Amino acid sequence: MVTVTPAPSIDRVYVVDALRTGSVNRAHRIEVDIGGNGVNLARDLRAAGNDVVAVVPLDLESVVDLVDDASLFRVVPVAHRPRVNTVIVGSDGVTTNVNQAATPLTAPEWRSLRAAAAQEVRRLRPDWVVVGGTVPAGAASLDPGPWADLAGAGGGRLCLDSPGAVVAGWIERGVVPDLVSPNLAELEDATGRRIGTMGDVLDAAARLIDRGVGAVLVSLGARGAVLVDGDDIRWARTPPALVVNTTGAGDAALAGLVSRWNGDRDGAAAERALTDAVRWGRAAVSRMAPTIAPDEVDCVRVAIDAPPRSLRVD
Ligand SMILES: Nc1ncnc2c1ncn2[C@@H]1O[C@H](COP(=O)(O)OP(=O)(O)O)[C@@H](O)[C@H]1O
Ligand SMILES: O=P(O)(O)OC[C@H]1O[C@](O)(COP(=O)(O)O)[C@@H](O)[C@@H]1O
Repeated sequence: MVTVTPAPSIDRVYVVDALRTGSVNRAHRIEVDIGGNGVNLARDLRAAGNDVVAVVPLDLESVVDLVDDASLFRVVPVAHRPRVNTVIVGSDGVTTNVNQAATPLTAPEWRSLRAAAAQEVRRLRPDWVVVGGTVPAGAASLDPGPWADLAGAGGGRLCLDSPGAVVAGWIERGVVPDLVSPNLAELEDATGRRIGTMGDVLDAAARLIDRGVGAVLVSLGARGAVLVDGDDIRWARTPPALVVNTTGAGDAALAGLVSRWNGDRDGAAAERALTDAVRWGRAAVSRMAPTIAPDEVDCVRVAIDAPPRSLRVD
């Protein structure tokens, strides 16, 4: 697997009793790590024994203390320091995120990122190339064209795990991913539709499929996840977890899916992969660190059903 994270972050997690807005909050624990969707995804995949590299534009010097496994990263040097994303976690698991805007990459930095990613794709020939997270503003980043054929060059598929506006922008410009993995807010942003019920989820996902997207994994928090793969629709649920920190849960769910499924129209494989997706997502919310340890993924019962359209999901 190859992941590309155009705007990696330093994630600073503050653990408080309960977040009180407009007042002084005291953190009794602080965790700092390198974050960003493709980075978390790569860590989860590596921990589960997959061959994976995370391609990141990074000023390595400013994060050197945080890199515990340098072999996970293919670093493209850039001049700016990484953004800092703040995560505030209450003892009830309620998680609040404040994500810093990403610094634009220069045109040469974008070219270097694309070239490094292409090199890793030729080396690993991965089933999936996942572009993850925010894409920084700026003229060079508005053009997804150079990313269109990246995965195909290695015989694999392209997954875009980014905010809804980025997904909509890429599709608008003709770069249609084989897989997208929005949560509800991202699905609303990607389609411009307000989502209240499972029926709205299915209609929004169908809209993306109609525009050429191969498959849509919609994560629904404690309600599990729906995988729409062409005409096949599956909804998977686990028993609810005791939530510690939800940051990285979506990344874990996607990692579970792509580690077991190469995107082929194979219902049994898709179902096994979706089962892993909800187990990995559940494991992620159950721990403080944003990435999972595979031995913490419980073989909990997973129910797979046709999703009821009337179920409220908001
Ligand atoms: N409270 C929970 N109990 C069990 N599983 C959960 C819970 N919250 C999230 N998950 C799992 O993690 C996945 C991703 O979580 P979600 O919050 O939807 O993603 P995101 O981090 O992208 O917003 C879900 O699809 C689900 O499988
Ligand atoms: O690129 P964005 O959209 O600002 O999100 C970045 C943040 O998302 C994360 O990758 C977590 O993502 P999820 O909670 O959606 O799985 C953090 O590590 C990071 O701070």
